[in-house]
Amino acid sequence: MPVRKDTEQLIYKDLPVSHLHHSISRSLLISAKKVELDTETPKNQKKMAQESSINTASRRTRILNNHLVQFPSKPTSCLQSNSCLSYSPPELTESFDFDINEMRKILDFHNLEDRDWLFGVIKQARVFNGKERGGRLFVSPDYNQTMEQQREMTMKRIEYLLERGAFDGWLTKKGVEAELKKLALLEVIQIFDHSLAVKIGVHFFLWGGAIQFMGTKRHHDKWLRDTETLAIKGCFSMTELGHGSNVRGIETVTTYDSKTGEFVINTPCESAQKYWIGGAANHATHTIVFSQLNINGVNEGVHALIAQIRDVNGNICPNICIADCGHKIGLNGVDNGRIWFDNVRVPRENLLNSVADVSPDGQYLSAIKDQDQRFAAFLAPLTSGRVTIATSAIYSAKIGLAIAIRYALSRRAFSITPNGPEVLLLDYPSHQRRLLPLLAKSYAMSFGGNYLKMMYVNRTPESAKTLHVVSSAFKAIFTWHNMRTLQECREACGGQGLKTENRVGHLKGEFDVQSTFEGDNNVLMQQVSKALLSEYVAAKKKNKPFKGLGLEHMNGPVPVIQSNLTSTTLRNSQFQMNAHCLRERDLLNRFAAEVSLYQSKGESKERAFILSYQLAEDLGRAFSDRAILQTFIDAEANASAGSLKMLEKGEPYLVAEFVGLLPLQNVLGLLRSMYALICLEEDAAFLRYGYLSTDNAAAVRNEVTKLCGELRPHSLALVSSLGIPDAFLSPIAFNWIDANSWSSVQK
Ligand SMILES: Cc1cc2nc3c(=O)[nH]c(=O)nc-3n(C[C@H](O)[C@H](O)[C@H](O)COP(=O)(O)OP(=O)(O)OC[C@H]3O[C@@H](n4cnc5c(N)ncnc54)[C@H](O)[C@@H]3O)c2cc1C
Repeated sequence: MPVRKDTEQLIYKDLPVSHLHHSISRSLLISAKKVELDTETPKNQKKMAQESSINTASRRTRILNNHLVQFPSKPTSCLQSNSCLSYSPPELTESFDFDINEMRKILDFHNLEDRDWLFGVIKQARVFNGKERGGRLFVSPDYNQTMEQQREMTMKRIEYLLERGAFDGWLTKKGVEAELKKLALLEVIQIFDHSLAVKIGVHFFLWGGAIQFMGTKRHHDKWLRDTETLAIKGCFSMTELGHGSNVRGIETVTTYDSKTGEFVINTPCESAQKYWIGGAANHATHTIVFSQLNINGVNEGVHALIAQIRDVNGNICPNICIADCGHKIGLNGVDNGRIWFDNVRVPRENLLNSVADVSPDGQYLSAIKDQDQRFAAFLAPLTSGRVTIATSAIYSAKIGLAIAIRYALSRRAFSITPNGPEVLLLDYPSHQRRLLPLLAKSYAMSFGGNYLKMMYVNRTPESAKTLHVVSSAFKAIFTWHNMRTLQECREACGGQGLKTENRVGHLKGEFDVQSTFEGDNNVLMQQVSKALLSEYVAAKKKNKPFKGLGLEHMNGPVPVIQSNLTSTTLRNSQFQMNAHCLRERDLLNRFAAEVSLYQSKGESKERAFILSYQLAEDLGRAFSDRAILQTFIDAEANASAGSLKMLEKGEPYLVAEFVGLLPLQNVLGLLRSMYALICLEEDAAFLRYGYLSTDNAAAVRNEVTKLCGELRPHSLALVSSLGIPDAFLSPIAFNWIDANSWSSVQK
């Protein structure tokens, strides 16, 4: 039976009445589905899916009326009469035509049990309700808390999770499994609260990651265990007031005193103060300091050292000044601070020396002679940051979409017939057009995120370049997508979207920072285009085929787009890939030509890049869209292969068709087409450079509208597959009338 069996049922127990309604509806759904499956042959179902959305609405109203008879009557209230609106759970009327548990597996991809365990741990902290340690810690955020209270709450939550073993092995266990588990648990934490995830991310991924990647055995032995147990609390001091994206320009200076065997760290001017350092304002005891390393009067470039900034009692160490960054538009559970170093002395061993070292007598030693390569090696810890930010952005978009779509499936506005029922928001084609392409994109980016994570955990020196480019591109594209999605979802929820308790609006403030931290999106996209260009130049120079970064498609013939695109062609994955490859290929050629033209006019290479920024931006997006589409096609193929394997193993009862469900590939195919076509529709480059004729562009637009109508019947199932337990959504996702009732005010 296609009902959701995950952590939901566990969490229902402690949900408010409005949520319980929802859980009851799920059991009713079973009988509702039985009736539907008995009376509707697959042929009929297909026909119904093709009905216009307004017809679908009236069909649903019919079903709704049938089932209202069976639905347990709502608590009566003196404020209610028969003519009043009543909440109807979307589960009563919406179809679950595919197996949502299987879909969730494809989306979440790894460590599902670990995820559910942590959802349960957080849920448990809610149940105790103040009676035990943990108390109301994980009750959804108290929005009236001051910044200081939010920070303390974040720290207590970390301690609570630590006690329950959530961080076991995060820094002391190695290998793919350990890394995937860590990534999965961080995603769960972020679904609950972004501040909590960022504070944990800074400690484990930035501070801990810097020690792991930039340090050597002496650092690992000394710091990793204490970091994992939070005996010490780390932060990561890279950004300065004067330099953020341009890390190479930082002004903090470190010199070496061979008489004492110590490094001396100094903030020479105000613009060199460390700025935005997560954890520095209140809790961090240690930091990684990035500074220019000046040895014997020679600047060896940016290096990183460990410095203690607070003692065990939380007092700020001598020669260190710390100030607060103050209240922010979001993320106030993270204590961002500023740090000044006044000739702070640290032992020579505190230099993170995987790339370069200084001997006791003060000689600079490095196997990497090239400063550029050395610098690149120093930025390695930021890769994990980009990976986690990219994937967490998609979970945030999923929360927004699950809430907005559930709301749109229970909220009605205006009737289109005299005395007729008001129309469900999601039955308005315009509402579908606002939300469903974003849902398809979120699915696509989930597959992209899974691909990125697998590349990250299986990284090798050979894959480092691709990892850098893909993580930069996906981090930028996913975080922009998240902000756009949240804004659309906020508006789609009308006034309710403004209520902080409904999460969507609040998430905007919490996640906004993602577009600029750990690599500003615009700067990252420039790096992507530069990397593509250098690949292009190298291949042309050597007269060799393209190899790497997915540019192999450039070796084949130029794809041709038919002059008259039919619906069948538009939904064909080969056509979709061809269109994406054509754009990327052409933009790369144009970008290379423009840079070269500027250079021929006497501009430097750097300035030629800067002047060609428009093509660089278009190219970065084209690369990302194409790479994401490829991961979608692969995920679809894996879903088919999974079904085939089951059949081969003689387990037809596990294959969707055999239990009256749609194979996942059918729904994935619709989503993939929506993703591919919306990318074509949204990028003016397709018309600007003539990859699509105006007629073909109109055909794309029509197809997007058709796809909206076809995805509409699956919308509840699609958001129920997103791996976000109901308890992590918000009141408007459920019985928003009860949640706002007079009796709820009195409680
Ligand atoms: C909440 C929060 C937490 C943070 N936590 C940490 C932390 O723990 N540790 C840490 O070290 N840092 C941290 N940061 C800093 C963060 O990484 C920087 O803000 C980020 O790197 C951007 O730097 P910036 O703010 O100086 O912006 P800038 O680099 O000054 O950029 C400003 C604008 O200029 C544009 N721009 C910059 N360069 C170019 C260019 N070459 N071409 C075109 N446009 C350009 C950018 O796109 C951007 O829009 C945090 C920041 C915030 C807000």
